[in-house]
Amino acid sequence: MSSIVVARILTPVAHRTLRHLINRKSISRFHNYAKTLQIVIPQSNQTRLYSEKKVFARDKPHCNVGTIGHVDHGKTTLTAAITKVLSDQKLAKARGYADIDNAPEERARGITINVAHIEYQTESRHYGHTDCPGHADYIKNMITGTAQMDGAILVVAATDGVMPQTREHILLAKQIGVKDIVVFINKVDTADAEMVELVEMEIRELLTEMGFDGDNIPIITGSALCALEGKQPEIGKDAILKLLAAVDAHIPTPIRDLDKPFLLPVENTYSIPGRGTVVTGRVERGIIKKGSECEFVGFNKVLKSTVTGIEMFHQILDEAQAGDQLGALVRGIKRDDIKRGMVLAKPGTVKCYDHIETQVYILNKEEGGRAKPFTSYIQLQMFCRTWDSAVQVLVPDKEMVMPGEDSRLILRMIKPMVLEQGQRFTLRDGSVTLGTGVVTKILPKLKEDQREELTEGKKAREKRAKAAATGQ
Ligand SMILES: Nc1nc2c(ncn2[C@@H]2O[C@H](COP(=O)(O)OP(=O)(O)OP(=O)(O)O)[C@@H](O)[C@H]2O)c(=O)[nH]1
Ligand SMILES: [Mg+2]
Repeated sequence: MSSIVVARILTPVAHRTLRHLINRKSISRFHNYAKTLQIVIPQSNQTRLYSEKKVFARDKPHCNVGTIGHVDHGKTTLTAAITKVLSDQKLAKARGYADIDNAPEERARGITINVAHIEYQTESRHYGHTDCPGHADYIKNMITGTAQMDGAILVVAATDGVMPQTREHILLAKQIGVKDIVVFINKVDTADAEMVELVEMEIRELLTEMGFDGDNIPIITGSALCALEGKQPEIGKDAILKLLAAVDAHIPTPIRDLDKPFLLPVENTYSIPGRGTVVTGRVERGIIKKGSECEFVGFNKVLKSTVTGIEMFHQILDEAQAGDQLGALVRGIKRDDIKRGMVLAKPGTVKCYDHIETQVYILNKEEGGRAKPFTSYIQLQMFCRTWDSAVQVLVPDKEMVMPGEDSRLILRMIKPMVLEQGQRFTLRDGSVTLGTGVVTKILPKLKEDQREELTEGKKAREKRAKAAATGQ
């Protein structure tokens, strides 16, 4: 009473799935002869055979968005409400508030992506959504989180209006290259119409001041809580649908760098028992195919490997493309060999550098930057892709750099990292964001004495300068 199904090569994913199916008695056994997989299914179960993981269907354009805005203005509630409203149309799986908010950053389920990323669809597009925490301490997460957005949903509570982090998040979004914003004025269930109108004016003004098209950016008013709780549809569900329509229309589907050699900045690494090492991150460019040879580059290391499996939103893929947030299973590499901050790239396409020329905008105090100017040899922290590293700054053209100024800076890195011309980064000094810049030129590798100077610090440098001055 059994029939034989012939499939293709037995991959580790298929192997695990088949074992699982044997345990469930959905199939009786399987064989792998000469790269051909035969599955024996009891007749009674033939209609029940299914793959444990659905194959990801790329039938709509994909777009990455996320919620930004001040603490407690309702970003997480709105995220939950969007999934609730769309789940009623079978376009999303409803995610509860606690499910989104308590998602531990480092929890791995199978080979999958960071669980803070949420998936949903509208009629026209497929979305990946990042819910950014509004608290000031999370600026670092905000920097990496927003970097993954093609457009942002700015949430402002009608009860509070524009607050410090509303400003800060818009500014950061602008600096890291998020061009399109749609605004949701939330909590209109507890604010009167006049107040909502004032808040709208305030937001348009602020967006214009920050260099966005404040007059034309769509602003939707509503209540995420009402939508989540299924109350007052005119400010609840209907407002969410209006917001999604605005997101569909106003945030363009990005043009991806599909033709370039693939590159994925590593966000997290996991060791999955029985499977191997999995790295997660967003594909920055190119197409990664299952079976592709790859290299991990960063921290002055290059490690060769092969991508043996790809997953996105708990579904398996044969290939992933720029913009996809995925988990990749890699062969022959231990978890401890790879670190967040390395990049997974096509062999021979990227290199580590320790000496670059950059153009940086230094924020002034009102923009959340530093109050005082700085001079050469200041040590700062550079944040780029998923890594950060200490750098020594040289100011080549002037004595000092004033807050609010644009300046050419030479950066010497403590650790050589993957860098490219045109790459954007952020400079921070302790807890203050100093500014954002772009790499304009790769400079020759640091010489031995320059490297010594970099690690020796200020005292040694002063001693050397003194010695040189006295001719000793
Ligand atoms: N009255 C009312 N309350 C709301 C609405 N949306 C959210 N809230 C409440 O506002 C509070 C904060 O909401 P969250 O969604 O956690 O806010 P958040 O922006 O994610 O906050 P952080 O992640 O801490 O920055 C919660 O108590 C929500 O229930 C709304 O439309 N109306
Ligand atoms: Mg939240």
